[in-house]
Amino acid sequence: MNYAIANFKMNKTSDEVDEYICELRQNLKNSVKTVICPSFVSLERAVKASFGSLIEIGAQNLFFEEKGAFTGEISIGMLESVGVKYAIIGHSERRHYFKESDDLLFKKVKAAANRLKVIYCFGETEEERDAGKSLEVTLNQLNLVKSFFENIILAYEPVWAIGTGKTANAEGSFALIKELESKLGALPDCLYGGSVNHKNAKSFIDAGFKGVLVGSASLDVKEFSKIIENMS
Ligand SMILES: O=C(CO)COP(=O)(O)O
Repeated sequence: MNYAIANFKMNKTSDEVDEYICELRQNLKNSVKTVICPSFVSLERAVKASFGSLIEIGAQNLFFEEKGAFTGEISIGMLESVGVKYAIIGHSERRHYFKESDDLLFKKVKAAANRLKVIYCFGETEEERDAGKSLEVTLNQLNLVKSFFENIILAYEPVWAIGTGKTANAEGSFALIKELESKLGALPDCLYGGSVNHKNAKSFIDAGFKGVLVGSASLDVKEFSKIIENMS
């Protein structure tokens, strides 16, 4: 089944997330797995608001330790305790703004892979693409988590396409996934992310991606509903 995953990033209050989920519940498709990833403070209410619907709730981040002196961090157990089922790990904004290293990402994926459905993000920057390094960079990013392939899903998010309106070419992007597969063997389900909207979502499914990870266009419930509609 294809996925439509909304990454709200640092947007929406808990009231706004509640309202959003109430409206989205009316517009779901059985054939599309729908996951909403609001901020940490909205997770518990989001789980309640989605109860009895096909919507599942994901976190945008987590920490690998179970408890202890890690001020400001959130553990997997805490996420499980409020009914969270998914977690995004390795988003380029975490890698870039918060300097998340390969070592840290490995620890996070290792800790979470058996407990939550991990959405592991990877993708090259514009500079890396222009230097012809897309394959090398993404291969390294995937090699890091290869031992967890059975328990995770992937999201290819070329960094230059995130929040820029510059969507990557669907066929070209999937050709990269095929190249990665020829090096690594079968890959887990792979989604596409980066300036997805209701007009281009279907092209990524048609190219072979198993769904979309949507930022800005997911913030408007009508637009996200159209994305789901157009994918199915
Ligand atoms: O980062 C993204 C999803 O995780 C994509 O963001 P945009 O859809 O805003 O480009």
